[in-house]
Amino acid sequence: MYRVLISDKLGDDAVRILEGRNIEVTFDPAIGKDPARLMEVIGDFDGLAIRSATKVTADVISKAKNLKVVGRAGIGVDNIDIPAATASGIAVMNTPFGNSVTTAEHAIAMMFALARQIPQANESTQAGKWEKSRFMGLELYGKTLGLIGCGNIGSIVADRARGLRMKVVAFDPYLTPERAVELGVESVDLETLLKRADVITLHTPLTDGTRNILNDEALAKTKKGVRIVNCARGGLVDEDALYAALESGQVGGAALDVFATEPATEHKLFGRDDVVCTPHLGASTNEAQENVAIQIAEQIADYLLVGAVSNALNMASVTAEEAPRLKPYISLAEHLGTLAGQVIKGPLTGFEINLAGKVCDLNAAPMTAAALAGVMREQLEGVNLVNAEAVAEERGVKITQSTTHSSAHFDSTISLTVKTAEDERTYVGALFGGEPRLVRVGDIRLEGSFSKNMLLLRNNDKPGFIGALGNILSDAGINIATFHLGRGGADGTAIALVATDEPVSDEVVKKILTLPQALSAYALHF
Ligand SMILES: NC(=O)c1ccc[n+]([C@@H]2O[C@H](COP(=O)([O-])OP(=O)(O)OC[C@H]3O[C@@H](n4cnc5c(N)ncnc54)[C@H](O)[C@@H]3O)[C@@H](O)[C@H]2O)c1
Ligand SMILES: O=C(O)[C@H](O)COP(=O)(O)O
Repeated sequence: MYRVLISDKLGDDAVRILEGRNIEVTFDPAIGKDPARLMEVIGDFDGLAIRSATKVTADVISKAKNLKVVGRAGIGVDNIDIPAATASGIAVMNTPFGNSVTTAEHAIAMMFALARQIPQANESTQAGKWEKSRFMGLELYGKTLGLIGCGNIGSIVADRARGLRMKVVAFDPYLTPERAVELGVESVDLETLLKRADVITLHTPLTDGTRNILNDEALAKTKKGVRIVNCARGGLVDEDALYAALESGQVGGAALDVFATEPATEHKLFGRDDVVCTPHLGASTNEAQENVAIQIAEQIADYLLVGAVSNALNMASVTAEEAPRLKPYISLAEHLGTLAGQVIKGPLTGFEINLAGKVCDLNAAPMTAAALAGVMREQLEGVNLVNAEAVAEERGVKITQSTTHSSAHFDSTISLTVKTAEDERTYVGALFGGEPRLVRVGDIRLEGSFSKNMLLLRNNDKPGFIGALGNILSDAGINIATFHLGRGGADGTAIALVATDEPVSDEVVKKILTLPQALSAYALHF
């Protein structure tokens, strides 16, 4: 039974869905706030469901020996060390749309709060002061809103702002002209946005490219008195620079839902009349929390139970519908890779995978990843479907994928060619009754299933080899389970694929290689 830890406050639906799918759940939001405790317990879990409080650091991942998936019930994944997760073969998923409307609404609410000083006016009124002349606001109608980041949330903010009859200018390097027209926003560079915006709102992830995007220099280029709204991530706005700009009046006010360090319980920006703060509430509505809890629970369960992958940051998607159809082909690809990995000597330099026949209609990425993982696992520990391509790329392996829509003798085949500095080998496999079969080695056709212990032999196609091989195995107390032969190699060689009940030792392999017909012999395990 799989075990999932929910270490942040998540909607009850998450527990209901996971338990309903026969997954054992530990729901303890205190763990997310206690890194030492998280490190202590994480080794017991196959899945981890989090929000922003849990920090999934490289240290946590190093202790997560059974962890297969981290599911972020929300959007931002800057609290997860994705390279470390990938290196450990852990899938990382989020729910990219579940809280976007809610967060966009919070940004609009913060813009109004700032424009009309609602929190300050509320406090003063409830204190019995009736300070009507103190709170002179800013009308948003006709003003220019500058969006930094125009993805899911930015687009919704743009739509709502246009409803308020604001002009919207957006800076987003990935915003296409067509999309800008569709959204009714003017796509501009950052300088132009800073110069023209009356209100700036940020909606980008926190990355090396966006960190401190509003720094001293940028703030100096804004319209005097500009209002700034940040409902994306602390760290996008340099907080010291913002403080100085508020002091000087360059910035007229700031509404912040997020902070460089969270929880932010003390801050130099607190207690100011020109600053409105909320404690990272962007996604905090019942609707958004229900959405993200349901989505992440289903994604985690689908991944663990069916192999379906949705919204993963570090691997290709596989739908729940295609997962059962893909599974046997993934297994075939992995078997071919495992075979190739045990035969090649020296580091892998090139990897080619060809899908032929009906298998072409399926998602190729997981098969490529499985075959690559199979090959590299024989040389490197811990390579799996999640990290195989990253590991291969890191090592400069040239990966080539191709498809051929017809397959000569089979419904579908997967062909794998692996290259090293010295060697190039091709193995072709097909499914038979849903089980992987090896159907070609180089240019020699055969038909053999994979089993735990095997021998792959190449020999000159001359009499006496099979008998002598049988004698060597029998002398070593090894029982032959199945024996598949292929012949007709251009060089007059033949192939034998032998399944044995016992593993074949190096010593026995050496003896086989003393036979005059023997050209190569590999003891394989699957
Ligand atoms: N306050 C909250 O509770 C809350 C809730 C949800 C999301 N968020 C934050 O909001 C962010 C945005 O969410 P989203 O769903 O819109 O993400 P998204 O990926 O749909 O959009 C992000 C946009 O930022 C753009 N971008 C990337 N680098 C940029 C750069 N250097 N300059 C300008 N634009 C750049 C991207 O092209 C993309 O269009 C998330 O990353 C998350 O950190 C916060
Ligand atoms: O990125 C997100 O989805 C938001 O920052 C929400 O974070 P939370 O789930 O901790 O509220």
